[in-house]
This record gives sequence, structure tokens and C-alpha cells, in this order.
Amino acid sequence: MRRSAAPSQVLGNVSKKPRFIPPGKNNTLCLKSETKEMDQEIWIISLNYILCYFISLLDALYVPTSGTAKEEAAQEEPDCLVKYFSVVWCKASKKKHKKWEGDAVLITKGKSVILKDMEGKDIGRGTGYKLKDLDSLDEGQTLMVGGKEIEVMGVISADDFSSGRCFQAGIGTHDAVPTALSQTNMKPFCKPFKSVCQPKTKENMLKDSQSCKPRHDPNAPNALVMPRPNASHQWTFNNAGLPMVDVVVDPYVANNLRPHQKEGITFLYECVMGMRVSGRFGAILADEMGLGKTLQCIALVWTLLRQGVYGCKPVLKRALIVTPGSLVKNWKKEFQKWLGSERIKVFTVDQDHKVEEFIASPLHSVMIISYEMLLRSLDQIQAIEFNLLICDEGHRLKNSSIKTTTALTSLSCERRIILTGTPIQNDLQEFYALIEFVNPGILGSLSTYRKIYEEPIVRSREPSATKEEKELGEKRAAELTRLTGLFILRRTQEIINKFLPPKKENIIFCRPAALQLELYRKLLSSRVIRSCLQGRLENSPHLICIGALKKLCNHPCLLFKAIKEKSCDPVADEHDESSLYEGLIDVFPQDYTSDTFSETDSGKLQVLVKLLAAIHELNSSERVVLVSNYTQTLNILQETCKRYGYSYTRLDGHTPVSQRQQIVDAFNSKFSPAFIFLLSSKAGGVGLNLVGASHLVLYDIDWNPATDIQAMARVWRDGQKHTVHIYRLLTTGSIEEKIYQRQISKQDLSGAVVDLSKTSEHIHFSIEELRNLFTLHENSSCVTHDLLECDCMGKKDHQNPSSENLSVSRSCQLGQNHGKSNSKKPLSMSQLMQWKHFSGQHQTLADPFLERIKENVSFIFQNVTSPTSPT
Ligand SMILES: Nc1ncnc2c1ncn2[C@@H]1O[C@H](COP(=O)(O)OP(=O)(O)OP(=O)(O)O)[C@@H](O)[C@H]1O
Ligand SMILES: [Mg+2]
Repeated sequence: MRRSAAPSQVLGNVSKKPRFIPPGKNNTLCLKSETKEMDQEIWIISLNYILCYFISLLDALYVPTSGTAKEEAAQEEPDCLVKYFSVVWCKASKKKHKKWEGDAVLITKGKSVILKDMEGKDIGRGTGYKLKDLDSLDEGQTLMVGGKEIEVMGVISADDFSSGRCFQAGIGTHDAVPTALSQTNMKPFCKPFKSVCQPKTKENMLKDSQSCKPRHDPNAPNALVMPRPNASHQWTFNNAGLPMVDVVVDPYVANNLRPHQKEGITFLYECVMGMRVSGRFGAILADEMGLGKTLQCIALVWTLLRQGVYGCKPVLKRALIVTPGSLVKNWKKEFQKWLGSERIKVFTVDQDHKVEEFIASPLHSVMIISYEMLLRSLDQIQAIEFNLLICDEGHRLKNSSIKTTTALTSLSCERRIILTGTPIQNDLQEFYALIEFVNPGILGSLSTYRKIYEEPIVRSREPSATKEEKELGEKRAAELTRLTGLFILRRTQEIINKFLPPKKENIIFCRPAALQLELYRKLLSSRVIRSCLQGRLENSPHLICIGALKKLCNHPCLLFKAIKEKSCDPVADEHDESSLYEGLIDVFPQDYTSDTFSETDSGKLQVLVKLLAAIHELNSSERVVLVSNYTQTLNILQETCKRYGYSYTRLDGHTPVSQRQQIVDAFNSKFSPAFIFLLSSKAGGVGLNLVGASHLVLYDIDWNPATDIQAMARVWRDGQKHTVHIYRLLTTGSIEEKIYQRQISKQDLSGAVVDLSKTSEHIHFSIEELRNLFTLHENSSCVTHDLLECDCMGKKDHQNPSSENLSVSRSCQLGQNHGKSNSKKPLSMSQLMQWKHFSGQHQTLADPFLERIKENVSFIFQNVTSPTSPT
């Protein structure tokens, strides 16, 4: 017999011995028509063989199934028991020496069988078997399926099949057997445990073992001691038999750590040391914004640069931190903040400090560089041996084909950490790309991953999914979470609530101004929108319409400007946009100019002006961050600041990266004269600390909830001293409300693994969705509230939980709705239902800031998070 090529046979199964068994014996099953072609060999299954099989399972990774086999088999013979077997297969032949061609999964149901390869594709089917033969099918037996011979290697439980576990290699925890995972796209890494110190002589090693002591006292009170590696780790990485020594985080930094940060550092340590998943050294730290991911990494880097468990040898010699440009200086500052300036020298790459300097400098062991600069200096960086790579705001690596990802992947550093505060969102393929970056190959090939996880999970979330599809999708999602949970850590903000001041979050529905309403109606009646609703969406005219409506919601002057620009553009050939604007100019007053805009023409701007006045007057020492997604809108907000004499500072995409940290520091300083920080959420939303302000206004809304959440997290974070007020402004009844509804319904969708929302406006809209987007609700004070089916009608005060109105308020709570079918509801806004809410006309509002704006506000939702209250 030749050694099999089946993956399950490759790893050490040479001991498998064939044994001839006469054909026709009851341990060989075959179709009648195929009996003659059957080979007459039957195989012994020795204990060794079974062992080999299980070891080999570790070899093949997630090998998918379409997830429908169970249903397919069930359709054929609905009442029979479905069984699953792991098998090996080869083409049927009379050859004496078989060469197994692959592993497979056999599904039997009644008299039928389906054979699936390890990618989940059907590779054979058969019917007409004897019931009793299939019922008694067991290890070692062979069977003919559609021209293939198979041999049963073991039974698979229904659970292992539906979770997809039967297709994956075992990914263990600390105690796992070392895995030999498939190495899809693996780069030739440098050995992670290659000594970063000079080689030593035997005598020196002996000396070392005597002098090798923990750098810090592991028995000191509150000492943060890293877990020791298990025997298998020692076997793999300590061949020299060096003495083991406790790795203890420097108390200088450890004393400042919050409990979750201590856990996070331990987790990262275990990941990058290959102690959580054998042979894997990557991690994703996805803690919510503001939980101090930077500090956790700094503590890790500092520990590994100075210490190592085997013979005291430091694990790292050099670490590379890649971060958005606006955060390069922030990282340097944080290093200084937590380690002081004498412990470590970090090198930040910029125009004046080139990579070459780092190479030449013996002083520096940490390099911080922006993603942009990394691309420009890739050649030099590739030549440096880094032992740890940290990618801050690493969700940008969600696309494996973009330049940044390819550049970073080309670095031969196996220890990789992605930091992201944004939920690992978007589609499951982006999730795959992030995983693939930190632990290449761990989820198998993309096509395998798609079949086994993505397809069943996505399918299970579709409204038309059957019960079985839903169950399968849930199981696969749970399995994916379990597996990736070994190296992804996410904690939510609640864990630091107790260290933070209260946060008041308000969603403010602003009544549109008369001019806005008139323009809105005109836009909705345009030919372009009508034709969109008839399904004519070539060249995406609906995106132009959406853009126009969003501009109008911010301020009509933005639309005016767009119309003027279009009409002045001699080469304008975008018929859709021009015809969308047809006749609109007549709606504006004759003397209208975009420069002399009036705040009374925009509901939101009116509210903002009053709000700023209230803050300025009532809380003169507190400051405000004003956020918009659009530079043009920021211009209007800036102009408004000027008009009212408010001092301001601004950070947007045009702000030179080198100046960003300076601007942020100046604003956060208590001596800052600036009352307002104008922030473009796209340019500077991520990672910034703006704790100098305690009020934050989100002037407009993005499709992606993560963008808004990111922006809102800038002020409510460690270091904040005042109660934080967040105001999210939405134009009542307009497209903004719809986008908000979509945001929160998508957030609810974020199942066990990911948030499936889309990032850009390039979302696929159904005609029904477009119809909803292109409807103006003039008679509602809050469409979002209407959708909650709450019976308070906004007339009652839901503000005071101790008042008798509580019972009315309760009718909005989830608990009360349990009996109702949610399927009728377009949204599942469970969180929002638990917020206080009240109409703008309410007699008195407990909040002095809201009190000042109520005249222009139709409805408010409010949620207060305080150290003692649950969120
Ligand atoms: N243990 C701590 N004690 C006091 N302040 C802390 C602590 N940990 C972190 N901070 C401070 O909290 C702020 C937020 O930390 P950091 O910027 O690291 O958050 P993050 O998790 O990276 O958030 P984001 O996802 O928004 O980037 C920083 O100013 C940091 O110095
Ligand atoms: Mg950060």
C-alpha cells in the first residue's frame, strides 16, 4: 500500500496497515450496481490509525460544508435519522494498493448518502442502500458512493457537524496539543523566539542561571506576574533548557493599571508568546474606545523589551507601532506619561526624523510611524528586524488587498497586534482579513471560510431563512466566536464607567425650518427621485439624491452652493444631478447667497446656536466639541462661531498631521482660550482624547454607527472631570431619522461575531428602503418614536421614573413588548426603548441646556450613564 495523500493520512500514519477481508462481508457496503467494481481490500483500523486520524484533524483547518447537507438529506427522507462520518476517499478501482485522495464527510439518511469534501462541496451522492447497512455503518467499513470508495474513519456528532467543528483543525487553549495548522499565505517569518541577545557560552549560561532572577519582585503586593508557559511551550521554545524566571510587569507602570488593563496585558502576553494558540503569535485587542489600549500595549512592550521567561532573555529587541498620523505624537506622549522619559526612548518617524536615524541609533528600541509614512519608507523598514508589530486603529486592515495591508504583511514579524475600538464590524470577509493578518492561515483559505462560516451565518440572518438554517448559522457563529475568542479580546465601556463622571446622551429631533421643508418637498417630487423609486438606479442617481437631502438637512445654503456650482460648470454632464436641482433655485429668496446664510433657515443650526449660548452662559468654564462629517458644514459652524464671538480651534483632513497633537494638547490645556473644537469625524474621529471638552455635538449622522460612536467617545474617557453631555442632532421626519433608525437596527444586528452594517453610502438599497428614505414625515414629531409603538404619544413625561408616569413609560420598555411579535417592526430598537423620552413641548425639562432649546425641538430621547447606574 502506498502512503495516502489524504490530509488525515499525511501526519505520521505510516503505521496504518491494510488487511484483506473478503468482499461481501457485512463490513463493506456498496450499491448493487457498483458491487463488481468494488475493490476487494478492506482496511484494518488500528488504534494507532485512529490516533493518527485525530492528530491529522489538527492539520486541516476549517473545512467547510455548505451547511445544507442535513436539510438536503432530510428532504429526501424526512423521518430517518441523519448520521455523520469522517471518511477518506479515493476513486473506485481494483488496484490492490490504494491511494486515498482526500478526507471527506459522509452524511447518511435512510437509504441515501451524500459525500462532501472538506471544502463542503458535494463530491458524491447515492441512494438505494440497505437501511440496515447504513444504520450499522461504523469505523473501518468501506462504502461505494458515486464511483468513489470511502472508508469510515470515525463518527461525527450532529453538533460537531452543525458547528462546523468537524471540518477544522483543533485550535487549543493553553494546554492544547501543538497544532500544525494549514499555512495558507504564510510568509516566511523570522523565528519568534530567536534570541535577541548575543549567543552565550556554556559557562556564561551557567552564570546566567545563577544570576537569573525576576527583574521585579513577583511576591510584592499587587505584583502583576505573567503566567508561566506550560510544558509543551517549554519543549518547543526552550530547547537550551534555560532556567525559567517570572516575568513581572514593572510596578512603576503596573501600579497605575486598572483591573481590566491588567487582564488585557496578561492576555496580550499569552498571545504574543504563543501560549494561547499553539504556533500563533497574533492578537486583536478590540476594547471599546477609551479603555486604555495604548497603555496596555506600552506595558507589554516595556515588559518584553526587558524581560523573558527563558533565561531572562528579553523577548523583544525592537517593536514597531503603526498608527494614524494624528496619533503618532500621542503615542510618544503616552510612553512618557506612563514610563517617564528616562526608562525608554521611543523614536517617531516624521519629515525630520527618518527611518535611517532609527537604524543607526542604539538608544531606540521602539519606532512609531504613521501608516502613510510606513508606505513611503517600506524598503528601509523591511530591512529592520522587528519582533513585535502593533497596528493602532487596525480596522483599516480589513481589506487584505489594500496597499497598507500588503505592506504590513510583508514585514517578517510574526507577533502582530491589532488595536481597534470599533466593533469588528462590516462583513464577515473583513473580519476574516483582520484575523488573517494577525494569525495568517488560521481560518483556512478564504473560500473555505466562506462556505463554512460566512454563507451559513449570513443566510441565517435573512428573513426567509428556515429554522434549520437559523440554527446552523447560530452554531457556526458561536463556533467562530469561540475560535477567534482565543486571540480577540473586547471589553465594553461599562467596565470603566465607575471611574468616569456621568454621561448624558441626548438625541434631539430638530424641527426643520420653513425653507428646508419647501426645498425638501420640491426635491422629493423631482423626476430623478421618482425614477429612482421606479428602480432606475444605473449610475447610482439615488446616492446623489441622498447627498442632496443630507446637505439640505445641515443647511439649505449647502444645497444652494451645489446648485450654483452645477449650473456654472460648463462640462457638467451628470444629467441626474442637474435635473435633480431643476427649479430648486426658485424656492430660495431672490437675494439668497450662500455666504450670508441665516441660522433660522436650518432647524439644527437654530438648536445649535441656542445650545452653545446656554453652555457658554451656564457653564462658562466648560467647552464643546462640534463634530461633522463634512468640511463644508464645518465651515458653516466655524462661521457661526465667528458671528457669536466664540473662540474656536479646528481639526479636519487639511490639518497637517504634524500639527494635530499640538492642537489637541492646546485645547485640552486648562489655559486654552478656545470654547469650541471643530472636528471632522472622518479626519480625526479615531483615537483622539478631547477631554478638555465636556459637551459634544454631533451635527450630522453617518451611515456607519461606528463613525458616530468613535466621535462621541472622544470626550467621555479617562481624564474627564465633568459630567459629559452628548447631543446628537437629527432633523425631524427627514432622511436623518431614517439613517439613525438604520444605524440602530444594524447595531442590534451585530450578532455574536460582527456588526454587519455597511461603511459607506454604497449600500445596496431595496426600492422599499429607498421609498422610505425619500419620504418626508411632516406631521410626526418623531418618526423614530412612532416606530416604537409606544402609547405615550410623546405627550407624557417619561423623565421622572418616580412619578406615576412611570407606568406609561414602562409601556415602551422591552419587557412589556415581549408578548408582541417583533416581526412586524421594521426596527429592533431595544436599547432606545429603554431611554427616557419626551416631546419638546414639555412644560419643564430638568436639563437646563435642553430647556433653552425646546422651542425648536420636537422630541428628545435621553439616557444617563452614571457610575452607579447601569447603562
Ligand atoms: N489606568 C489609567 N489611569 C488613568 N488614565 C488612563 C488609564 N488608562 C488609560 N488612561 C488614559 O485614558 C485615555 C484613553 O486611553 P487610550 O487613548 O489608550 O484609549 P483607547 O483604548 O486607545 O481608545 P480609542 O479606541 O479611542 O483610541 C488616555 O488619556 C490615557 O492616558
Ligand atoms: Mg487608541
